[in-house]
Amino acid sequence: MQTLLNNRYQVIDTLGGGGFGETFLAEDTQMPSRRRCVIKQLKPIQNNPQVYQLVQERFQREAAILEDLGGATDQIPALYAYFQSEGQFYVVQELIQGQTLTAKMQQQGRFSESAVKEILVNLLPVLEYIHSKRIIHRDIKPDNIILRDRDRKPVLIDFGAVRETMGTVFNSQGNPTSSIVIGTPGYMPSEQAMGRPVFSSDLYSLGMTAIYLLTGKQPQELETDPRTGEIIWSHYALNVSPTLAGVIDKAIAYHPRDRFATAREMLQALQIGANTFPPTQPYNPPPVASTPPTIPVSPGVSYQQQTIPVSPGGSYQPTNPQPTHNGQKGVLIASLIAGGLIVGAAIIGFAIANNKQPQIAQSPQPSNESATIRNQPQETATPNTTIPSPTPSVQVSPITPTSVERPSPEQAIQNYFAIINQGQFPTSWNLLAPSYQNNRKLHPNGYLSYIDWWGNRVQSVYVSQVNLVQANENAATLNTNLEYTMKTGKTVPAKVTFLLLWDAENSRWVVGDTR
Ligand SMILES: Nc1ncnc2c1ncn2[C@@H]1O[C@H](COP(=O)(O)OP(=O)(O)OP(=O)(O)O)[C@@H](O)[C@H]1O
Repeated sequence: MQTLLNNRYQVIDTLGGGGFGETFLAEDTQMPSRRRCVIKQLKPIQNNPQVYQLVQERFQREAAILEDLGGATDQIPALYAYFQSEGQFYVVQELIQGQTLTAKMQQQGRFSESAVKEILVNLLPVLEYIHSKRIIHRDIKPDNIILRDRDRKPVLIDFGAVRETMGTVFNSQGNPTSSIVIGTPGYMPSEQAMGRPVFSSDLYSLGMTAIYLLTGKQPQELETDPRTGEIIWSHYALNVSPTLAGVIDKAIAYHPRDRFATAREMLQALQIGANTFPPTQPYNPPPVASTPPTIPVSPGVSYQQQTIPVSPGGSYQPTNPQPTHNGQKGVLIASLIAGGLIVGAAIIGFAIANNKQPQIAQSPQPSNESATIRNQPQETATPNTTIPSPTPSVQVSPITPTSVERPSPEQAIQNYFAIINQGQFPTSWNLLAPSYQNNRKLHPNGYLSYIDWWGNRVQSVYVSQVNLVQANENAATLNTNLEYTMKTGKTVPAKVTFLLLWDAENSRWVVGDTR
């Protein structure tokens, strides 16, 4: 390859490429040793002269951060230079000689408990340091950790911050209006997918990375308890000590408040032992026979975990959240992709749960995520309007109520998708309100359209987030984040708002509408 970048860096090879540009292996022709380096090319998504200046300023600030970080610890590549050329931005970094954890796994198979512990113990101080600088890495995963040849130390590459700058959309006044979320599905927690990463989002990603190392399973291959959202993994790693399993479980807790508050806390828990911290979930290897229905979230094939922009998000500095218009405009790349699918996919019905959920909540359950959602336009029909009486023509639901208590609307959503994932399409179809079944836009051929989507196109669907927006005794509105795994192997995120109607006759929630 003959390319000479910035009149100085001789490109030797292309190492990879993602949505924001390519990564090259290059030689520095202006160093006596012709030192080898890695050059990351970054392309802003809004490529017009008005925003160029703004992106440029942010790029310079981000480069300064990378310089700072890389200079403080040798477990982050040193920044050698940064430059702009032909409207694109480049950072020149230290080449780390070694193997990514993904490559190592492919070569040697699963890691031992002690090897995983060593990686965690060596990485957590690095995370503690970057968090002390108020920076969240946001893309910790096996591909972004290199085990350095010279000392076997893990090195953290590929900070999400700079890529987020490239994914920021500015309005005509030059204010950032939204930004693509950086992260990798499966490795990033739900609050990050909603554009609200916190420091413990990195701990979650590190926990998921540890699970991959111990089990050899990518997150999408693991099952989730639909009642608790808990990821079920430890039966794939039976020799793991309760201490390490407990630390990991706490790191990957669904809600940030249940995780370790800091990297240091997690490190201490690892070093001292499980008894010194209150585990979020007591560590119990999951029972095999009596587990609740689980949602298969993967077709079980191996595929690359790619960093993808999944939704608009805020600043990478948690103290400086972005304006909350992020669901409304901007790049919304994934949302647009998903939007096309929603038309086909918004065919949703709900089963009553055989569960002990409390009475339906009378008011929204606020959370960081739902705060974001509340800033989005509320187009949902007022639940007090006339509600069609949902009496499905055929009763085939195998899930019959055994309790007089109502299932929560959130639980009903999870259960519905569990049924879909089990391939019980007649059942799920009969959990739609008749008016919704008869929606010819969504189901031009009725049930045939329904099974064409769920049976022929979608492999599985994973509910990563359910937020109750409003509810009364007749209806509930919920915002959900879904992730479709298509038969093609692609994963596609989508945000869907549901109107559930209470079917008093059959004591269950059914779907009245989706958007
Ligand atoms: N500083 C570095 N030293 C050594 N190898 C690196 C360095 N930075 C990146 N690489 C390697 O270069 C390859 C491409 O990196 P890149 O970050 O572009 O990954 P990608 O998977 O192509 O993109 P993305 O992570 O953005 O989806 C990866 O194999 C990565 O391990």
